[in-house]
This record gives sequence, structure tokens and C-alpha cells, in this order.
Amino acid sequence: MDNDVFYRELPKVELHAHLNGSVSAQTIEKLISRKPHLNIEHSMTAIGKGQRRTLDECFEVFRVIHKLVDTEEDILMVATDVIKEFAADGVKYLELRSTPREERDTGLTKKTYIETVIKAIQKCKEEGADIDVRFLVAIDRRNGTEVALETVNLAEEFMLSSDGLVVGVDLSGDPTVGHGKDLLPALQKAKNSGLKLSLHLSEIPSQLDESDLLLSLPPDRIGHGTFLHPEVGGSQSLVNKVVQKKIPIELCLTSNVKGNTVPCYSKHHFKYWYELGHPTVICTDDKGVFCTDLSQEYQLAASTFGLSHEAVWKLSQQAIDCIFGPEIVKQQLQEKWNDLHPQLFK
Ligand SMILES: CNc1ncnc2c1ncn2[C@@H]1O[C@H](COP(=O)(O)O)[C@@H](O)[C@H]1O
Ligand SMILES: [Zn+2]
Repeated sequence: MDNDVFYRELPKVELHAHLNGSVSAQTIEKLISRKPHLNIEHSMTAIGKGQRRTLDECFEVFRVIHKLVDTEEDILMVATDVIKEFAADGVKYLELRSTPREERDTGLTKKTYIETVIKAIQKCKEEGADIDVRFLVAIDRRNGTEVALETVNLAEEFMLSSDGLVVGVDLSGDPTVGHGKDLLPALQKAKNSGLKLSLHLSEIPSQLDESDLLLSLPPDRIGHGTFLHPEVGGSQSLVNKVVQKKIPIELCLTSNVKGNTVPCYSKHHFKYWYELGHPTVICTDDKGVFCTDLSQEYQLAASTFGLSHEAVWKLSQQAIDCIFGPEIVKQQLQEKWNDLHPQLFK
């Protein structure tokens, strides 16, 4: 089997995908033609092959995309397109995350924002897309305590009313802004109510105190965790906590290389955690902004770290254990993987 075909056909689980960072070039074209007066060019919404930016510049890209995605119609189209693209890439289970923005930015209340994403998920299901999609409501760390609490309250409401589609809360946003201690009460409340937590942790250096504090919750998954381990200025005690609590880590290779928090693919912390035998899940983060897809991320991990097709299969299968969806979904996915195995290894 051709290598590219293997990675596309490989059934995959995507657990770390920000909706507005996942908008493809084709969808951006449609948005630009809807809003020519904004004078936005495609080069402003994506970081191409071989290009690198500072994390600061990455966050500028999100601001541009948010200008393009500012109505209910846009959000519905973006979410529908993103889900179908993941499905076409062989993703069988997807947890999308997105930040409900202020009403002044979108004309939509935060509640309607969430409803619109849910509508897109239901639409794709009705149209028979071969992908199970769940939603994490995201907290942007820059917005502080009050907004975080408001977001958690909404997430709780939707956890009960969305037929299991809203499963958790994400903490993301510019890691240089704000402090986790201000968000701890909201995150604790989310956890107490049964929402799962995926937290961006140590995406930049020198956040040991914050990471230690947030690990005390503990989160159900960690996003990036780039600077947790001692070789890059983290600490053994942080690593021990993550290992003891078996908290899976979502790893996004291209995002970290293009966002310049990791010097090159071969120095990515995938190696550290994979060699420890710790649960790691390969993810895209922002497939649109970083011009990648999940097949490509698996292929990059394999070629960089010398993983066989069998090892890659195991990696994608083990990701099933890390989903926030219920046990029954894990079983269904296991069956799907078992059914597809002979096709990939004939
Ligand atoms: C590159 N590393 C990253 N680190 C932290 N947060 C990130 C991120 N990439 C994306 N986001 C978060 O996702 C938002 C865009 O999607 P949504 O509008 O929510 O769908 C960004 O504004 C940021 O808050
Ligand atoms: Zn992220």
C-alpha cells in the first residue's frame, strides 16, 4: 500500500482541534468572497510550508480569521466544512473546541454560538458523515474569572441538553496572557459538574507554578505540555504528577514547530513522552492555520521517530481510550478499528 494512502486510510481520533484554527483554504476563499471589503488575503490566515512565526504572530492570525467568521451563517459553514474535511481525512471521532465570543463580535449570544456549532454537528450526522463529533466549550484565558465562570455555566447547561454532544471544557488562548489561578474556581466547578477538562499547559517556558496548580485539579487531558519535562526547563515533579495520574497529552507537531516553541520536528517532546510509554495523542491543533491534516501529522511523527506502520496503528488505536465520549462510543470505535485492520495490513 502506498504510504500516503496508508495514513489517510488509517482510522484516526482527533482530540485537539480549535474550530477557527481549522478552517481550510477552500473555506477561507468562500469567506473572503462574502466579505471583500475586509481586504483580507489568504496569506494572512495561514502559515505555509517552511514558514515559521512567533506564537504572538499566530495569535494575530486568529484575529484575522475571527474577522472573517462573524455571523451565524459563517459559523455554521465553517463548522460543517471542518467536520467534513476531518471525515474525508479518515478521522472517525473528533472533539472540536471553540470559544464562544462576545455578542458584539458576532451578533450572536454565546448560547447561540454554541447552538450553531451543535447544529453543524447534527447536520453532518444527518447527511451521513462517517464521523462521531463532540464539542468542548473553550475558555480564552485572557478573559479572566468572570467570563470563565459564564462559559462553564453554559457548558454545564449544554452538557445536559445537547444529547451528549457537549462533553467538556478547554482552556486555551495566548499563554502569555492571564494566569491559571484566576481560572481555577471555574475549572473546578466544571469538573465537579461532570464536564471533562482539557487544558493547554506549559505551552511556553516558565509556567511551572501555573502548571503545578492546574495539575492539582487534575485535568483529564493536557494540551501540548511542551515545557513540562526537565530537559527543557520543566521539572521531574511535574512529570511524576502527569505520569502518576496517567493524564494523556495531546501533541501537535507542526503547530509547535511553526509556532516556534519547538526548534524542529526531531526535538519535539513526542519523543520524551512516547519513550516513557505515556499516553500521547497526535493532533492537529489548527489544521487550517498550520496547513496540515491529521494524516500528515501521523506520517511526520512516524518518519521523524522511525515508527513502523504497526506502531502507528497502535498509537491511533490507543487514542480511543483518551476520548471524552462515553464507554459505549469507545467500544464502537474499537470495533471499527478491528474491522478496518485487515484492509490496512493485507
Ligand atoms: C497555537 N497554539 C494555541 N495555543 C493556545 N490557544 C490556541 C492555540 N491555537 C488556537 N488557540 C485558541 O483557539 C482560538 C481559535 O479558535 P476558536 O475561535 O476558539 O474556534 C484562538 O483564538 C485561541 O484562543
Ligand atoms: Zn491548542
